[in-house]
Amino acid sequence: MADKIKDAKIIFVVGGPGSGKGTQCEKVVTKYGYTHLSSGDLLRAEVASGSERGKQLQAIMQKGELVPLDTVLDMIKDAMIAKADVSKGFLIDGYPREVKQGEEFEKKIGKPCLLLYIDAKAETMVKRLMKRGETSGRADDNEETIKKRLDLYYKATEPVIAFYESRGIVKKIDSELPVDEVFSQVAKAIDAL
Ligand SMILES: Nc1ncnc2c1ncn2[C@@H]1O[C@H](COP(=O)(O)OP(=O)(O)O)[C@@H](O)[C@H]1O
Ligand SMILES: Nc1ncnc2c1ncn2[C@H]1C[C@H](O)[C@@H](COP(=O)(O)OP(=O)(O)O)O1
Ligand SMILES: [Mg+2]
Repeated sequence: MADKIKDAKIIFVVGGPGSGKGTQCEKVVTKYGYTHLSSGDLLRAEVASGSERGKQLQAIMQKGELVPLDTVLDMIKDAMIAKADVSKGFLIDGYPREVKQGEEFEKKIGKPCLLLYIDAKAETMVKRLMKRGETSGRADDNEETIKKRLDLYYKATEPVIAFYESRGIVKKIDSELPVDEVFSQVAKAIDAL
């Protein structure tokens, strides 16, 4: 399977909750035709299916915690295989959330050529998530869970950025700006590949 996708570009999209990962990925899909795989969306689809596994995942996500690594990696891998023949690039959004996830991904799937680090201030992320929570229906877009997700982001996910910085593939994107201005930075990074 790793063979099948070996020619496709793999881009990790990393940033705090509410930093704008999903928003930017949608725009990349429109402009570049890449395949967008959000670990959170894949997990929410499993929850929506009503399966026993979905129920367990829902309980974890509602608390703002990370689901087990194998579960999320298997889901991403299956989704990549399903698109392998038609995809020239993959946006892996919301993964890796800890260094170990990155290491396992590389063992089982392949190496990323770029990490887009979507950077916004904590205050900005909270504000955006509270606003998103008015309409998202997401069980984790509430004040208490947002705080836990932010804490976990700084503790577990920020080290991911340092890990890939040493490899020289990190592009830091200033996500405090309006969506289109954020996207011009993203597009520049992708055009340089
Ligand atoms: N550059 C931006 N400026 C203002 N609001 C933004 C910007 N990027 C995203 N948002 C808003 O912030 C919220 C979170 O964005 P989203 O893309 O869902 O983030 P993530 O996937 O990183 O959690 C959404 O409601 C989105 O519309
Ligand atoms: N790579 C991953 N490993 C473990 N849990 C994950 C995960 N990606 C998502 N989750 C779980 C825990 C998250 O708090 C929840 C929502 O994730 P998300 O939709 O990516 O959030 P956001 O886009 O707001 O950053 O799903
Ligand atoms: Mg998202």
